[in-house]
Amino acid sequence: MMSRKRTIDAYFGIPNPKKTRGSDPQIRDEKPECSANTTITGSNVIETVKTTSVPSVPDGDPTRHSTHESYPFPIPYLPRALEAEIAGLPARDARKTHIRTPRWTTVFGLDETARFQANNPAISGLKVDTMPFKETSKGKVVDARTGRPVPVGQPATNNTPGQKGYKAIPRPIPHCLDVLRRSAEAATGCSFNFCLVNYYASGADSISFHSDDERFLGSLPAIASFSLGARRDFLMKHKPPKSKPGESTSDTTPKPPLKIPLGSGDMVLMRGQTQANWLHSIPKRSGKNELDGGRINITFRQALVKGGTENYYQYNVGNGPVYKWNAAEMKPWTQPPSP
Ligand SMILES: O=C(O)CCC(=O)C(=O)O
Ligand SMILES: [Fe+2]
Repeated sequence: MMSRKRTIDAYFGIPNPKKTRGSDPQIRDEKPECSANTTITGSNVIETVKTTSVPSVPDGDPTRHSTHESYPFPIPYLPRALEAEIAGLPARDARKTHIRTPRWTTVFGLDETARFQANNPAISGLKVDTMPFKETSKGKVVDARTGRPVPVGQPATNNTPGQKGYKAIPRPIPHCLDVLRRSAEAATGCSFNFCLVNYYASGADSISFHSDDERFLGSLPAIASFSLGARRDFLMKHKPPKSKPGESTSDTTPKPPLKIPLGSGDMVLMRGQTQANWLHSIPKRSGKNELDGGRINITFRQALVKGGTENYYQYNVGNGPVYKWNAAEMKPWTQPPSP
């Protein structure tokens, strides 16, 4: 059994009654009028602004300059019920597959070529608890252009000519995350159709240096990344410059990574050339910080083609066992039978 300090509940549970407004930027019991259908605007920001400008790179090439922004987002004002729903998302345990960078992952959404059938009572307004996790969404995914049904959950060889389907079983973004998606779109002016969720149960969980530069996101992807729970460092370092044939790169001393501590409610927007030129990571925390508690990371992205949907479901859901947060720890979870 995990100690209370290690759990998400320690962050989303009863706040310390001694704290008063203004004394702590993360007080969670004070919410303005805000319901699931309210558009959350940036006016309720209570965290301090942290804008980090990315310095020019050593070679001075302006095309290698990239943009990311880190600024507060009013997650602290998300209704508590929605936080609980987000914390209760079924997730795949990525520990077994990413031993060096363990964390829990899950994903929702569909690329631009298709959409979930509108006004389908079976999928609209789904609560996370009734969300089909592995069950097929057959008949519920349609081509974005023609509106014709797109097959899901079957090998590509079974597709009829001219009707390219999915091996994956895409799932609509649950309501609680869709509220956040829409407010992220309003705040950034970007469009998002995918939501990836990472859960770092403690400081021992991490994600290693990588860039989200998959071709299915297009050449200049925008990624809005939200933090809930424990404060963790977000590190960014420049990709090594590509050397031209016969040229040595040994004289370029790597700079230390940029460190952006992300607290609960912060949003980082990465865009422009960021994925092309920079790597990012959440390193493990050691010593006393290892037990700082759980952190949920939610990223919104826009996948342009079917390959994005296949890739995201394969790597973030896969076919392994499914776990769900239950009071104090992740427990194996099975899909409730359909009514
Ligand atoms: O947890 C984070 O802040 C980063 C997650 C991330 O980089 C990813 O999911 O690609
Ligand atoms: Fe990433």
